[in-house]
Amino acid sequence: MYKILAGSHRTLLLAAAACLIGSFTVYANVGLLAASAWLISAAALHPSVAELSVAIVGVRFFGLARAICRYGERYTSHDATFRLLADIRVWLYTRLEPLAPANLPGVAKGDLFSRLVADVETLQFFYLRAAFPVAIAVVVAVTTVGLLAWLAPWLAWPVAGAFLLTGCVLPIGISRLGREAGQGVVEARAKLNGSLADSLEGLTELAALGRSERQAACIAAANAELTACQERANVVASLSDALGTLGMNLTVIAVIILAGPLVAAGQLEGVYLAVVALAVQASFEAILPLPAVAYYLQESNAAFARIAAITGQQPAVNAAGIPAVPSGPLEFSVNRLSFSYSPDSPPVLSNITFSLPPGKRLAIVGASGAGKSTLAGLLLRFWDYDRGSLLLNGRDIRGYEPAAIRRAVSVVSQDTYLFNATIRDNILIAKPDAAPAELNQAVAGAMLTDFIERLPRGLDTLTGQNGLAVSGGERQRIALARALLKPAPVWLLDEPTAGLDAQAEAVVMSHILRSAGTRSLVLITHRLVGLETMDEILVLADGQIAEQGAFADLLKKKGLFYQMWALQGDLLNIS
Ligand SMILES: Nc1ncnc2c1ncn2[C@@H]1O[C@H](COP(=O)(O)OP(=O)(O)OP(=O)(O)O)[C@@H](O)[C@H]1O
Repeated sequence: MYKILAGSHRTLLLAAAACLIGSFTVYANVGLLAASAWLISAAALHPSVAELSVAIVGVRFFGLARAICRYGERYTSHDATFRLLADIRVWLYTRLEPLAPANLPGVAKGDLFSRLVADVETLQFFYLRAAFPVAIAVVVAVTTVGLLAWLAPWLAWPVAGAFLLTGCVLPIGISRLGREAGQGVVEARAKLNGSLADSLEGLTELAALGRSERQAACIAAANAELTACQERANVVASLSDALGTLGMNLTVIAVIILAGPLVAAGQLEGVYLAVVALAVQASFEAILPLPAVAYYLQESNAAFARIAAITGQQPAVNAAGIPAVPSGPLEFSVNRLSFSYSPDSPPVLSNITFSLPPGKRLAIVGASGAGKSTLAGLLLRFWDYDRGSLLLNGRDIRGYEPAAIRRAVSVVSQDTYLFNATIRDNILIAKPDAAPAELNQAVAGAMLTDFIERLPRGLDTLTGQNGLAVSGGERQRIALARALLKPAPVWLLDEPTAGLDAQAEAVVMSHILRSAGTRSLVLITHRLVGLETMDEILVLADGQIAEQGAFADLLKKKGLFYQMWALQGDLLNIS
């Protein structure tokens, strides 16, 4: 994390350039005020215009140089910062990916967005309002005091003391005062973002349940909390500004008081009194941002801690392993497999044994909560099993990189996500270079052809955020088309016909079975439709295999599967 915060060589070079140009900006200000002070003081003595011309040129030069340097400093410092933020966002996403889905259920989606967007954004204060100002202040303070020690030693120590007081002691005080405010702003902002994201996601449910007003009140409360924190933070920021300016003005007064006797004694020319006072005042331009640095450090620290809390997590599965599964047919062998989601919870699966050689069609059925999707998650290495064995082509599945396994398996999950893109793009995610004929075949296989032909924009119709612009059944069929398109030797379909009417379900199922060809198929389903053609059916109950066998054998047994089948038949007849 610290490495990514430091940035690449290019951003470090940009940052160094920003600090250098920032220091030149302050020097240009010192030069401008010193030359102006000399010009005004000297002009009061009515010298010839020729005597003033050098100072006039100096004023012009420093005025222009200051404007150009300020622009350059702002440009390079923001460029370096935004490049760093972009790197941090990409890095954060790559750290998040291996955590899904096992590590993320405990983190609300809105909170995750807040960490990815608002917290990363807050880190810009670390660079723009803390790191760069401190670096510029150090460069300017050291060179100014060094120059004074050479030119006017009587001034060096008082100015160094003033710099230390305003640039170090005051920020420490402000940091104590602003600690809670900085953290409070970050936390309150995350809370507000979380409840806004939650409300937007659940807009329909809130309206249907008549809870919109209550949710609006929650958002208003989170907003009020953020405003209160920001007000406290503003008080601290204003106080730090005021005290910084006070420190600067007191230093200028002290310089005039110290220089007065020197002028009276003839050791310092009168015209230089204003020059010295204004030059010291101008050099404070580098010191004045320092009191606020402490506050911004606290805010960015809080954001940093929230990001580190996520990125510091160990993925549930070790991502190391062979980066590719063998091309060609795959075989899963599961033997006495047991798994629980956490060490202190009871096993969700116990003693599961089955095999999935190439081309086998396996159905997994069972009541809700029996452990069907968990078993699918273990085959995809979302989690690692506890006991027993799970082999892929004879090798422990834990020896493969999780991404390699997922590339080899085509999945329809229960909670399919559709991106806010066209139907075409949502399907082509599975195989971006698919030929139009392949795409049409997948569309037909998922029984989407009629639906798409009725749409004025056909495949180019937008599905909306998470498929909100299509029905639940259509969304599931788009997901199925996506899975059918993916060139993978294993199909793992978790409720692929959810949301379809009985007739459509029968057609889609028969197409799936036909087009599976030589691929292995794992079909997880509640609806016992089309199971006659499956090679084996696992009937799960409370995480264990209650029955296992072919459709006809299970019916003959008149056990749990027969009861489920009979009950479903009765229900279908009634309906
Ligand atoms: N991420 C998780 N953390 C802890 N427990 C979980 C998690 N996911 C599922 N469970 C629990 O594991 C058990 C099995 O869940 P699973 O989703 O595998 O059942 P299922 O048979 O697929 O159910 P359904 O048919 O309703 O989808 C349930 O008791 C569930 O509450």
